[in-house]
Amino acid sequence: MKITVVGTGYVGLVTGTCLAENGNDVICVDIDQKKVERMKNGEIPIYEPQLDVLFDRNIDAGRLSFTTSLHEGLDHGEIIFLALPTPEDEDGSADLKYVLGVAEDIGKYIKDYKVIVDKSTVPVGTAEKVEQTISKFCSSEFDVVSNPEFLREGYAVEDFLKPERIVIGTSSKKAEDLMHRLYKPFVRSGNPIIFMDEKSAELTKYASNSFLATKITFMNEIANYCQIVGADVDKVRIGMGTDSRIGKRFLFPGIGYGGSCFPKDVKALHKSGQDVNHQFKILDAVVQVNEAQKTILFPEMKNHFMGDLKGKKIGLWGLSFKPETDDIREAPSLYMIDKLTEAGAEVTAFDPEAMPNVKSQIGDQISYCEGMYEASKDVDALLICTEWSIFRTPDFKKLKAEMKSPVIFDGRNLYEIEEMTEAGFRYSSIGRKHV
Ligand SMILES: NC(=O)C1=CN([C@@H]2O[C@H](COP(=O)(O)OP(=O)(O)OC[C@H]3O[C@@H](n4cnc5c(N)ncnc54)[C@H](O)[C@@H]3O)[C@@H](O)[C@H]2O)C=CC1
Ligand SMILES: O=C(O)[C@H]1O[C@H](OP(=O)(O)OP(=O)(O)OC[C@H]2O[C@@H](n3ccc(=O)[nH]c3=O)[C@H](O)[C@@H]2O)[C@H](O)[C@@H](O)[C@@H]1O
Repeated sequence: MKITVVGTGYVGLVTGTCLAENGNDVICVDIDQKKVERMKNGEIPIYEPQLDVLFDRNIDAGRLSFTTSLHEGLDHGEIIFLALPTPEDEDGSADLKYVLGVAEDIGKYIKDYKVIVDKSTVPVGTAEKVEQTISKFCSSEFDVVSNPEFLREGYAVEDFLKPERIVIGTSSKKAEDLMHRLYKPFVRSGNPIIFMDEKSAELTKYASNSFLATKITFMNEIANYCQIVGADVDKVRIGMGTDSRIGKRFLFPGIGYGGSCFPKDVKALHKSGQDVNHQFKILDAVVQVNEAQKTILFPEMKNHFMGDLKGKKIGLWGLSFKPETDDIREAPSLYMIDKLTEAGAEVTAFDPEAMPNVKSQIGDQISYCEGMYEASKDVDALLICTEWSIFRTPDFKKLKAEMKSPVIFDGRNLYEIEEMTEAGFRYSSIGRKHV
């Protein structure tokens, strides 16, 4: 099938590449000229495991191409995916200017039947708004479909090629048939394509992200309570997670959720509720608890240094908001960096993928190291913000010998407490009993 993807960020690039991998003829449109030039030269603009291989293969096969021209894109595809940003507006709502701006251009340009597919995360009622916007300018036949994306960064290719479910919101039989034809090959495993109305599809996405953010936040509160009463959150997590009604996943406590979506989506759903006089009290609490969680280790670090971090050298392992991505949007590491440097500490950091992004955002506020041991050399304490695999099994002897003092603050509960005590570290983590 002929497909156009407008917006070549994370979601657009994965969508375009994976649809091409499945034999479709895909054009990706982006207004960022530099990015399009890079992609035309075969350079992939994001780090995402496996995506580079598919990206190269499909460009070489002539199934995946790039342009800055929306008109070229609209001429090409019978299905037009919108994978545009929906950032947080000042009042917490999702800013729809990109989606509705492109809808207006589509309305002015299309001449024959197109299915416009909203893949961005958008509030309930957006499909209707997109339809009205296009209709204002257009006399040609078209349908608008809501098709929220559930991929996780770091596992995006697997999530797209073998989805647990695909949600399609549409009231048009013609669009439903086309979407079914497009996605059928991706659900060979027997997982469902779930058809519903547009509003329910839009809400399914916000409800899913907000539920997951709530699940994590609940565990963070349990962890903080464990710390006070001397229970061990890891034991509690396993005890809870083995109940299949609760499930093992997304119960890991830490220094808060981050990323490009949970923070903004929770706030957007909360605001959408407020707009119709429905108070999502639970989401209000989730936002507040998560904000506090991002810096929960700071007071402990300060205490350790008797209230004075000035001149202390702190090693930092992990900058991305989670492992297997170079994405630093709303990363807890950035909140900790601000706190530490404000208090006069010097931070030496290492991350396998995210350092260029951090450098372009905060410059020389911290020092960047070639490897993990360089970042922990001669430091007064080590802070762990992201659970990259390479941080899970360090050479503790080497680490201890090279640090100025063997003190670790672990925001991701990577190590066994007994092992750390035996190895001679003063070790602090989230919601576990420390001896
Ligand atoms: N990042 C993720 O893991 C996921 C994101 N989403 C949702 O998908 C949507 C897109 O997210 P990302 O891909 O992360 O965004 P992004 O910010 O990484 O990329 C958006 C792209 O759109 C381009 N763009 C902006 N205006 C344009 C225009 N008028 N014409 C053409 N291109 C334009 C930008 O240059 C950029 O390349 C958001 O609504 C997000 O909430 C949903 C699931 C997962
Ligand atoms: O809408 C989106 O953008 C996507 O948001 C999340 O995906 P993502 O942000 O890539 O990352 P997750 O793996 O969900 O992690 C989000 C945050 O929660 C944290 N987390 C996750 C799980 C956990 O048990 N504990 C925990 O603190 C992670 O460290 C990370 O900061 C959802 O998992 C995807 O389904 C969704 O499509």
